[in-house]
Amino acid sequence: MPLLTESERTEQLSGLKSAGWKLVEGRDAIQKTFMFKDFNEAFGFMTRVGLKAEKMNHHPEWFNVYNKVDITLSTHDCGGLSPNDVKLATFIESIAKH
Ligand SMILES: C[C@H](O)[C@H](O)[C@H]1CNC2=NC(N)=NC(=O)C2=N1
Repeated sequence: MPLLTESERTEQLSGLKSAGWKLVEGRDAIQKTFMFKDFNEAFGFMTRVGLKAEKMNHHPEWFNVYNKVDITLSTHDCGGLSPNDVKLATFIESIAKH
C-alpha cells in the first residue's frame, strides 16, 4: 500500500479534517476521539470497526476507557498515511453517531 500523494492528501483528508480528524504531530497519522453514552455504545462501535478492520486487513491503533474511544490511523507497512487509512476513517465516520 503506497503513501498518499500530496494531491490525495489535499483532496481526501479535507473532509476528514472537517469531521474532526487531526494530523498527529511527529508522525504521518490521523487521530480522532469518539465519545459515547456509555461503555455498551462504545464497545458496539468498536465491534463494528473491528469487523471492518479484519475484512480490510487494516487495523486501528486505539485506546478505550469506558465511553471514550481514541483512534489513530496509519499504515505500518508504508510508515504513514495510505488510501486504507482514508477508507477506514470514512467507514468509521459513516457508523459513528454524531
Ligand atoms: C501482515 C498483515 O498483512 C499486516 O500486518 C497488516 C495488518 N494490519 C495493518 N494495519 C495497519 N494499520 N497497517 C498495516 O500496515 C497493517 N498491515
